Amino acid sequence: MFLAMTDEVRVIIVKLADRLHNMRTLCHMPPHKQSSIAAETLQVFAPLAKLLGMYSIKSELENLSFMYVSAEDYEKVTSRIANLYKEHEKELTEANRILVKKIEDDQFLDLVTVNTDVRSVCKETYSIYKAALKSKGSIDDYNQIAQVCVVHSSPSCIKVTDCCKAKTFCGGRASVQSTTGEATMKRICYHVLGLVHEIWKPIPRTMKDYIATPKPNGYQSLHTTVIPFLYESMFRLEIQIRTEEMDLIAERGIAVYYNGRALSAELAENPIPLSRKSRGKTGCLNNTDFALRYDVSYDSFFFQIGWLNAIREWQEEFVGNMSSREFVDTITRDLLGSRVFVFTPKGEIKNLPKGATVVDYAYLIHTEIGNKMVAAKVNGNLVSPTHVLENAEVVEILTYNALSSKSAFQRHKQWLQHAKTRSARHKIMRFLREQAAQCAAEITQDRVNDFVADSDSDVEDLTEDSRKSLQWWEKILVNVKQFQSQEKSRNATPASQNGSVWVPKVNGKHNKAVKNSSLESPEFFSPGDGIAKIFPANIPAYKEVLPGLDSWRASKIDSWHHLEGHSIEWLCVVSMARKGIIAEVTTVLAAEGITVCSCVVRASTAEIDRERGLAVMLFQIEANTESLVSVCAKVDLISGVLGWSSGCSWPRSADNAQVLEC
Ligand SMILES: Nc1nc2c(ncn2[C@@H]2O[C@H](COP(=O)(O)OP(=O)(O)O)[C@@H](OP(=O)(O)OP(=O)(O)O)[C@H]2O)c(=O)[nH]1
Repeated sequence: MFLAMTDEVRVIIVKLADRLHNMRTLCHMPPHKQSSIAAETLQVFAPLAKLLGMYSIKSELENLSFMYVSAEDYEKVTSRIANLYKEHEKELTEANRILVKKIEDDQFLDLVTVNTDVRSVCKETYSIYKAALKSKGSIDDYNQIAQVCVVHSSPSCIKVTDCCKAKTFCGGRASVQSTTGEATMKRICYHVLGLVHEIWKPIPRTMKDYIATPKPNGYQSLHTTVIPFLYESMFRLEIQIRTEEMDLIAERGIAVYYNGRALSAELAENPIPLSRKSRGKTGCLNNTDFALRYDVSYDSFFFQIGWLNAIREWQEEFVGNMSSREFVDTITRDLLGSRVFVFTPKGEIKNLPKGATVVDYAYLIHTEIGNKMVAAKVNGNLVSPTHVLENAEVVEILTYNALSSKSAFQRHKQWLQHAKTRSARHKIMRFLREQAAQCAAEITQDRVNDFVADSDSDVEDLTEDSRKSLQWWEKILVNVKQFQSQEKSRNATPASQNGSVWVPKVNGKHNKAVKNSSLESPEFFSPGDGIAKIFPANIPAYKEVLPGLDSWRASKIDSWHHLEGHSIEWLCVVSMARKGIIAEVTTVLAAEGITVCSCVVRASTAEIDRERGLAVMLFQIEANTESLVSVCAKVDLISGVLGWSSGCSWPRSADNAQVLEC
């Protein structure tokens, strides 16, 4: 059913109608069937109707299912509602009268000649039961059962049914007319809200504006909750204000857009081209085509398309990889469970299952965004990728193209446990598998140790420590030389002596600069500016946003040489410029027992990189190989760190004034 509905939404409307009929006649089934069908209805069909905005069907399905699934609770709730209604009937009628009078007396409403219908309704049985469960109190303590719905219509405004027809057949012209009407009608809603608040004070934080921010199912309305007779009783009243058009959508949801007869007649005349995913079926309606072709500009329709596309994407990615059970679980939990709504930086609304983190969000936006994510901002502040999303947060994902596979692997391995949606976890798992394969060719700690163990260089004039690090770096250099000459002679994929393919990497990344620079080039070993580049940190984006990084680093190292007069080990970390990041990096260094002798920080802020703001931390350190390797792996995992490089340099006074960088 889920797969079919991405090609044709009307499948689901028919299915829901069919289920509603089954539920209405469920009393004819044996008791064991009654409870299993009712449970399935509560788990799948009612949430689906809610998702599609078909609230009248959703409420009836829920109430009927509730009756079969939990007859005792159903009895309790209905009798509590009856008692409360008796108790508060007079207050409800009086509140209704006061509101109607206020609306009738209002000059502005009189001027715009709107018809206003004020109706009191009782909240749905199952909704009250859920609310009581959520508040963890007993149903006997629950007393918010009444809603007042203020719906206004303008005789001059095109009604929604006409409007849909007009849009279906006439396209743009009708749409322009209705949009003008819609804007005025929306303003009237806000005006009525003002009137309500003039009479009664709203309870703080109960005001909701689903007109400015419609629900994903297209629901639009203004909500406020008040206590009309505060000094006499604590009777709470929820007031909903909307236009007639919004009211129709509130009741029927997506079904409003599917005028069966109109559509099939239109389809027969002008068959819509099949969608890419329709797999050879004929007569399928592609939702996007529909929206574009008929200029259906309703926000809700696009919302619906959003999640239909999500199912479609899952279908493409996961059918075949997931068992049917997993697929159904994914849909029922990720799609039909409680949701949070967040904004993209461009103001688009995205909705995710409650409890979702920024990792889930990144993968929802696009798989590549998730794979390249290095940090995230919520409401403009950098947050940890484990941040759990809250309603109305603005979420921005910061990506970085030049992450090493090793670094990406480590980050995503950590993030896996913070991805709450099955779809994000699935994508991360796949990414990890790819990265693990690529990581296999990187310089590992063992390789570095091998170089040290095999070292036979003899440097007399250096201290013991300096000699060790010099040996270490020289070994890497020798290895690179070998690689370079092998590459030269072969001009093909390099191989190590034992025949296995080995491509040196910088920060776990294949380094184009190694390929392009020649070891014999004159500047390579000449002291020059005191720099001999072996592995330039070839991360182009640094160069774009942090121009002169190399010379800045060289000059800092040079100044340390002036002070110290001996070889220097350094670690350079490039990161997003965020509060607290230096503390986090130095904590990691301290935890590994690495001594920081000096530290300089350079931040690129507004003038260089208005969007992101980068920081570079250069540490003069004292570290042994093991702890340096370990610290680099940990630094990689710090939120906002984009990469690191480390090296050893010895002063100009030594014959070969050099910096070796890895
Ligand atoms: N037609 C329609 N009405 C909506 C929709 N969302 C909310 N409502 C109405 O608004 C009421 C309050 O919803 P909210 O203001 O979002 O408050 P909440 O956080 O308590 O859910 C709902 O009552 P409730 O008792 O919470 O109902 P329910 O959400 O349990 O069904 C329901 O009557 C929607 O998408 N379509």
